[in-house]
Amino acid sequence: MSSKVASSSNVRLAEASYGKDLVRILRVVRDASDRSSHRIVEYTARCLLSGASLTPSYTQADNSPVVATDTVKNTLNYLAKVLPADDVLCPERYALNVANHFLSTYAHIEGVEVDLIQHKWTRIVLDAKDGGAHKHSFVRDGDEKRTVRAVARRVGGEARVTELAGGLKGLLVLKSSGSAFYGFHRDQYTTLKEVNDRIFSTEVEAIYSIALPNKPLPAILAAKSELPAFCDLAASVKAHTIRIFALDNSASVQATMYRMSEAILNDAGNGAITDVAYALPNKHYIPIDLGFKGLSNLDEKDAEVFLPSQHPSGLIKAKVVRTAASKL
Ligand SMILES: O=c1[nH]c(=O)c2[nH]c(=O)[nH]c2[nH]1
Repeated sequence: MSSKVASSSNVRLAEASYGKDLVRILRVVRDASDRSSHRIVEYTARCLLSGASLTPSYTQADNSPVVATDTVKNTLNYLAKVLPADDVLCPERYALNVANHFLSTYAHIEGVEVDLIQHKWTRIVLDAKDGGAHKHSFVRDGDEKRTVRAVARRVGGEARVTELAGGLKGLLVLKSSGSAFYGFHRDQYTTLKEVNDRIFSTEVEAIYSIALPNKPLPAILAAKSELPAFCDLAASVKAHTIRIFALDNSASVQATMYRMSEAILNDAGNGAITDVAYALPNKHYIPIDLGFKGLSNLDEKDAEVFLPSQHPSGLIKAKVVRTAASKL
């Protein structure tokens, strides 16, 4: 098919990928021995495809190689239905299976990027007199989300995972003491006062790279017992993040985030994590001037009423890796 828009020969396609975004999926897994006993997982998924054979769809309006984005969406739903429970309930495993499906089904697809956001559902636990853990009732007990990014490419005829990262986002934390910020650079533009005791609040975003066995993707998925315990890694990253946030006598967001990363990478159970990157907004809480009533609220020792002033916020980012000598 020829395009109605004239094409010019002095440009070329430099990069391209396409697929479906914001695909919403809830999977219910019914226990084989008790069909009323459920586990659930909810994802928002993005799946993008790429490959040199798709170039004519951009440059010559030739749709023949295009696996429709609607087909991509159908496939995400289909795999959520037919994959074994442990491959759907675990976002890393679901993402790797999705990537493997596209590379093994379509010879002309060379790259697959899968990004998942897992929404929080926690089983409702009732009083013992009401039966304790409920079989199929869940609560959204927090805004935090687990994230996964898996990228796989055909390399030398084999499907290889080129990137696998787990993550955590939307975890809101606040400490009302145990955080200072002083000794910073001062010049003619500086108005910030040094402070020994301030509120520290942030919405944690953490992303960590996960090492996989050095094998083609189908072989990785076939040897399930060799896969890292992805859920344990996610739980450990969250636990270290919260623990260091609470315990660290924070000199700055920078120093605290480094200690969080250190704790994660030094944990012997986290050998599969090769790096950790945090992006932490510093959500400022500003003491309010109550001098109009003769009340002291501005000095850090007296400050009790604060304005949650989240715009603008600081934004501190860092990525931490193990030194070569310290590989676990
Ligand atoms: O922990 C902090 N790091 C900074 O770099 C910074 N800058 C600032 O104004 N307040 C803070 N707090």
